[in-house]
Amino acid sequence: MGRVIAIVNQKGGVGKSTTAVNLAAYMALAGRKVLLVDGDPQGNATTGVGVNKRELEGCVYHVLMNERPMEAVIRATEIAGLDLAPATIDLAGAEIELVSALSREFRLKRALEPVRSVYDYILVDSPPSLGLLTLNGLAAADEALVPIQCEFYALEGLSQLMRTIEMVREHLNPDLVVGGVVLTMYDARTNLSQQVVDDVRSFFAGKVRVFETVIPRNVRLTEAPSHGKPIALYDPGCRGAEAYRELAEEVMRYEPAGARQRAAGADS
Ligand SMILES: Nc1ncnc2c1ncn2[C@@H]1O[C@H](COP(=O)(O)OP(=O)(O)OP(=O)(O)O)[C@@H](O)[C@H]1O
Repeated sequence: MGRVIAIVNQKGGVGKSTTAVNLAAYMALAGRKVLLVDGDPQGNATTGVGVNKRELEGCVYHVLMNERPMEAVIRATEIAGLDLAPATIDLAGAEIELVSALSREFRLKRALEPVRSVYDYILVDSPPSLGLLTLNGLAAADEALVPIQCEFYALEGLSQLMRTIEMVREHLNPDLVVGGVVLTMYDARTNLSQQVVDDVRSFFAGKVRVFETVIPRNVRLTEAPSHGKPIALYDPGCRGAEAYRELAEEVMRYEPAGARQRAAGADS
């Protein structure tokens, strides 16, 4: 059964899509079968793996609206073993159209059920909000992975995010765990970046895992999406690539207890 990881943070521009794309790419390059679900109407994860949004006939919007099965929108990517469930701006409509729909928070979870056994990992990118799209990701997930940008307001909003995850656990998905926090856009030249790393580690100490791997600010990571390539294909030797490869190894090595129990239950 594929381990479902929702990449969430209601703050914009913290590196959710960059993390989703590059983690998924390195997991696939390590021989795993991976599905990247673009749950953000901006479609940055879709563009980031080289899929042209204008050529798409169906996307995650149609899946959430029960118009198409997940299998019908999944596409292969340039990396063997990495598939994509794409998003276009249409997905923005789902946030509104689902408000009065039945089982509105469980649409993604249900849609993933027939394909879960095909994949080792299913990574869900989320929009910068705590609306229905993010809730669908969290309700479907075994674990949440939270990217945090090394900048001045890094800790702002984190308590609210943790409360939301707790609420999802109580009402929608009792098995959900916070798989980990990943620090992004670290700039070794500034004291501020190191200060944020220290603050975030002490904020979560003893409660939530903060991954050892810290993602550096690296211009090659910014350039890669405009070429429609994960960093592993665009510039595999750069520091950003090295960091995401290490992060993928760390995530694959570490499996939170909740996720393990749930997978075992499903297999038995
Ligand atoms: N480590 C990094 N170094 C340099 N640039 C980065 C890094 N990570 C992300 N970026 C750039 O920062 C911007 C925001 O990143 P990204 O789109 O991954 O964030 P996001 O949290 O998904 O954003 P949104 O909330 O809008 O969906 C993008 O232009 C991306 O290329």
